[in-house]
Amino acid sequence: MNNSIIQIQNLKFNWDKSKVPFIIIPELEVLKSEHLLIKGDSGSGKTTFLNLISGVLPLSSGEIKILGENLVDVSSSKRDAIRANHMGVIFQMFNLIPYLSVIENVLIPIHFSEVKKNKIRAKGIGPKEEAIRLLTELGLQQKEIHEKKVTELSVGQQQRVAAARALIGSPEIILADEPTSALDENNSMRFLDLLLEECKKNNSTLLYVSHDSRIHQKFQQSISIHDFTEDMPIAEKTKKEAVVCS
Ligand SMILES: Nc1ncnc2c1ncn2[C@@H]1O[C@H](COP(=O)(O)OP(=O)(O)OP(=O)(O)O)[C@@H](O)[C@H]1O
Repeated sequence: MNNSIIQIQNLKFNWDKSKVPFIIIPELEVLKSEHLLIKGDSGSGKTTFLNLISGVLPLSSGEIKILGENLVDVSSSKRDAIRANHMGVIFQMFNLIPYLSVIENVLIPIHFSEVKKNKIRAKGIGPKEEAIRLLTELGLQQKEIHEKKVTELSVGQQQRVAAARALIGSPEIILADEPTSALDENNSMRFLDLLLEECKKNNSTLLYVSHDSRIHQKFQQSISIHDFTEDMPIAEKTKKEAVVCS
């Protein structure tokens, strides 16, 4: 059985196509259940890279295959469907809907994906039950919290809601963009451990952006996305290609 979830070949990207690409990934394969750490300085292109993987941004050069489907060959609506059915995203600023309750926020992806809805049905439970199960696993078990507006929660609680929303419907891929940047060290570590545990239970592949090099040992693979400066000689630029280490 092919365990490949993400395959990248010759990926190069710059917003301005006439300029030297700032993301260069010659080759990268991420397998089912694998956890990939994405490092790099601020502004180096980590969020841009996740947006290419999720199909929010179209590729200008190279290819990205998600579950065998080449994003270059498919329409933008098909890319949206791949994202809705097979991915869960935790954004840097969480992107929760402020006027909705905690449960309603967690259930949002279910409204956009029959695939996710069916995966929950296959467990013999309903979406709300699954949302409560996930919130409980992530440490938000108090019933009164579930009905609160997300704006009434602490940052750490909001982050757990964002994680539950990404995990609902057991997507094959979880993309997490520096989800702990607003948390202290202890809470960041606790959150990462909870997320890794949930991904393991679902056999989800995790792509996790972080500045924190101390968490390196928790991941099977890591890539560094480097910042390229305009005046750097070309030889330096090729040396600084994204480094893939196992
Ligand atoms: N929509 C856009 N149009 C043009 N340039 C953009 C756009 N979004 C980001 N950029 C530029 O692309 C580069 C990479 O940005 P990106 O947000 O991917 O970096 P990052 O590594 O995620 O940074 P941080 O760690 O600070 O979140 C930056 O130079 C940024 O200014």
